[in-house]
Amino acid sequence: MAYNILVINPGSTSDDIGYYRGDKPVFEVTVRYSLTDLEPYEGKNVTEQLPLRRKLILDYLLDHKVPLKEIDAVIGRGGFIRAMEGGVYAVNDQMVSDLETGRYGGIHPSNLGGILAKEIAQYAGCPSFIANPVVIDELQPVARYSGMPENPRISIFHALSQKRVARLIAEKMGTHYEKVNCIVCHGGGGITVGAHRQGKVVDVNNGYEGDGPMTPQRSGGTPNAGLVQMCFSGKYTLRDIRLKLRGKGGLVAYTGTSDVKDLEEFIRTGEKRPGSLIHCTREEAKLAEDAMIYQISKYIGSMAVVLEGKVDFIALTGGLMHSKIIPQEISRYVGWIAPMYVFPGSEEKDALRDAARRALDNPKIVKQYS
Ligand SMILES: Nc1ncnc2c1ncn2[C@@H]1O[C@H](COP(=O)(O)OP(=O)(O)O)[C@@H](O)[C@H]1O
Ligand SMILES: CCCC(=O)OP(=O)(O)O
Repeated sequence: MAYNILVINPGSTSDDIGYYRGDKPVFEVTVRYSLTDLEPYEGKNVTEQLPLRRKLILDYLLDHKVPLKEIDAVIGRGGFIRAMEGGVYAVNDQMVSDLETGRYGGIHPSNLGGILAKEIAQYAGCPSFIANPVVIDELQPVARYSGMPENPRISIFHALSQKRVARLIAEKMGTHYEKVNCIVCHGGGGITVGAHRQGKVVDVNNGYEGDGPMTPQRSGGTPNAGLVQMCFSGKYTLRDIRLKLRGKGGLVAYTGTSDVKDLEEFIRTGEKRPGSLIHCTREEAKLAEDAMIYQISKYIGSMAVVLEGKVDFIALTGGLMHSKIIPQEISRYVGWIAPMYVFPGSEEKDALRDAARRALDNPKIVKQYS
C-alpha cells in the first residue's frame, strides 16, 4: 500500500527531513546549521533546540501544502534511550521522557527525532516510530573492556546509517547483510567506525563523547594523562571540558571551523570566504584535515583486525564523504584491505521511510519500549 510518511532526522550540524507520498518524495531537504546558528544552545539541554527544528519541519509541510491529516506515520531518528536491540519502536511517553531528560547519558540532537515524531503525529492523528537508534548495542564481550571496570566501552554510533549502507552493498553483491563481514565508517559531525560481523556490530567506537578518531567538532579519544591533568587543573569547568570533547574539539579546535567544505576550499585556494571562522594558516588547515583522515584510517585498520582479516568490503558514508579529498585519502591508507564503496551523504531518510512502511504493513514487528 502507498503510505504518506514524514521522516525527521536531526543531526548535530544538520536536519534531514523528507515527506513521501508512496514512492514519490514531496520534498527532501538537508538544512545545515552553522556554529553561529547553534552557539546560543551550547551546553544546554538539546530540547532547547525544539522550537528551531520544529518550525523548520512545519514550514516545509506548509510550503508544500501538506495537510497534517493526510500523514499516515511520522518516523524520527532515535537518540539516547535504554540500550536495546535493533528494530522499529513505537514512540511512547516513557521514551519521550528518556529522550527529553537525557537519562541514558546523552543530549544529542537525535533525541529530538523521537520527540518531534510524537508531537507531529499527535497533530496528525497517526502513529509515530523510531528505528535503529544510536544506542543499539551488539558489542562482543571482549570489546567492552576498557581497562577500567567502572568505565566500560559502550556502543553509541550511527547505527541506522551504518546498517543501511552495509545492507545495500551486500544486496548489490548478491548476498545478505547477515552473511557478510564488513567495516563501515559514517563521517559527519561525529565519526563512527563499526566492525559488522554477519549482521551484528561487534565493535564500534562511541562517537558521542567516547573514543575513536577526531571529527569536525569532537576530540575523539585523547591521551589519558593530559586529559586528567586538564580536568583537575582548576582552569576548566566540567562544561568547558565537555565542549572540548563534543562541540569544540577536533578540526574546529585546530582551525576555527567544523565546515569541512569551507576548510577544503581554503586549503585549495588559500582564500577565506567572507565571514569564515578559520583562524589558522593553509598549512595548518591541511595538517589538521590530514590528521583526521589518518585517525579514521587507523580505526578502519583496527576493525580489520577485529574481523581477523576476513573483510568483504569497506563502506564510507555521511556528509564528510562528499569531500573530494577524504574518501580518496582513506582509500590510499586502507584500500588494500578490501573493496571500498562510498555513499556520500545520508541513506538514513530512506532507511527511516522504509522502516515506517514495514511497521504500517505489519504492526506485529513494532517493538514496545519500556
Ligand atoms: N561537499 C562537502 N565537502 C566536504 N565536506 C562536506 C561536504 N558537504 C558536507 N560536508 C561536511 O560534512 C559534515 C556534516 O556531515 P553530516 O553527515 O551532514 O553531519 P551530521 O548529520 O552529523 O550533522 C560537516 O563537517 C560538513 O562540512
Ligand atoms: C554517535 C552518535 C550519533 C552522532 O554522533 O551523530 P551526528 O554525527 O549526527 O552528530
